[in-house]
Amino acid sequence: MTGNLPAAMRCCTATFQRWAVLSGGNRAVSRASGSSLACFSWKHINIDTDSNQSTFRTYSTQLAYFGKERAVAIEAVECASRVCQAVFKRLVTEETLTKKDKSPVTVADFGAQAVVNLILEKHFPDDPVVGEEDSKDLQGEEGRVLREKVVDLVNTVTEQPLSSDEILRLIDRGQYAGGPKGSHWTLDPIDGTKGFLRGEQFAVCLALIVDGKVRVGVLGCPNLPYELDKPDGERGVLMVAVEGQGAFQRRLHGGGRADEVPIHASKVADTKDATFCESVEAAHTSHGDSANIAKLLNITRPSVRMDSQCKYAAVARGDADIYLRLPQKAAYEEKIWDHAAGNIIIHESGGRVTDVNGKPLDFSIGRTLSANKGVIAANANIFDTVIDAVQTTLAGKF
Ligand SMILES: Nc1ncnc2c1ncn2[C@@H]1O[C@H](COP(=O)(O)OS(=O)(=O)O)[C@@H](OP(=O)(O)O)[C@H]1O
Ligand SMILES: [Mg+2]
Ligand SMILES: [Mg+2]
Ligand SMILES: [Mg+2]
Repeated sequence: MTGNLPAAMRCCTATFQRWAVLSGGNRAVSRASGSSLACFSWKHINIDTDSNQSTFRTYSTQLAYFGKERAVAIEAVECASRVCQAVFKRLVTEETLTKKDKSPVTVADFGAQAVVNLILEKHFPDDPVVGEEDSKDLQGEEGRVLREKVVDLVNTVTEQPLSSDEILRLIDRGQYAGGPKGSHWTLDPIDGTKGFLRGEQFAVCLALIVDGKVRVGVLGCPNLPYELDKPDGERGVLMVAVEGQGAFQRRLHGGGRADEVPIHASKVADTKDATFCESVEAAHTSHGDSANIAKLLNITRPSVRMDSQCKYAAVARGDADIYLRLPQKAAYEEKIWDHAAGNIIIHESGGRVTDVNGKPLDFSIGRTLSANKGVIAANANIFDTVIDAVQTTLAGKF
């Protein structure tokens, strides 16, 4: 859970007033204070960083590794979550649902990507973004109706109105190719689009990748119950993890850093006591293969089907013990934005994640996880047993 960081880096104080030492080329070193962006004053200080991009430095015991990135990512995810929630309230109606009209989620997708990219650009102008969406469907006369809706939506949350060209440019900041060197963000403005439309689980997902590894991950889960055993109680969870610092949950739009509590994957040691979760959509995971794996593992509880990276959130806080994402088609390449934030949150909660062959997910290749097939996440106690059952069931198919 604490990764390979020096001990001094693991003992960050609970207060949020610390030095952020950033790796990755010419990233600046900044000082963050406060608990929401509105009360931050960023002071850029030139510190001679090593040319070796993966070198971390300790300046004091108040050091926070990726402190500014963490705060900005939370701010961006909260803001985008508000945009999505506003769209749901305003545009998702009985009528759109019965007509299977996907336009509300499309408006929210573009709006959320523009808002996150606006905030990232303000604080990290040199960081590229690998985002799911692009502005193609918003261009020209054909895209006019949708474009106007997106522009109206985005301008409800900006300080000053932005032009439609500016908003399209912000959306297209997500076109970066990714790769093994330097820093980039990856964004899924709404993961679980179908869950969003049903009023069920969806997530705003943002992660920072430096030198091919996920270092910071934030999941905004507006419809996730804050406590598992109170499904009809308070909803809205934000999960955050930074490499080597553990994983935390707090209320989405809640009390800030003071509200954070550490989360841990479950300790279930016998798979017969395990609960697993998987996609609702049969096209995204093989429900037949997962039923066979469950039999091999003596799992008798029904699977929990849930959209989006909320499945990672469920395993990270011990609501479920296993997440199975089993390829339906060998040709499908998982996208980095569908897994980056969830991946670090699982690792930092003490769980493990690999593909179906037990290989770590490789975020260094580009926009997709082209070296991997499927995803398996589980608590560390049962992980190897789960992978054995997956391998037996899939019999080398992938
Ligand atoms: N064939 C196939 N196999 C695997 N995954 C696929 C496939 N097709 C699409 N996708 C991606 O699945 C993302 C949603 O995954 P979920 O686990 O939330 O699925 S589901 O919503 O329960 O159906 C979904 O993300 P969003 O588009 O952000 O919702 C897609 O990127
Ligand atoms: Mg997605
Ligand atoms: Mg999406
Ligand atoms: Mg999509």
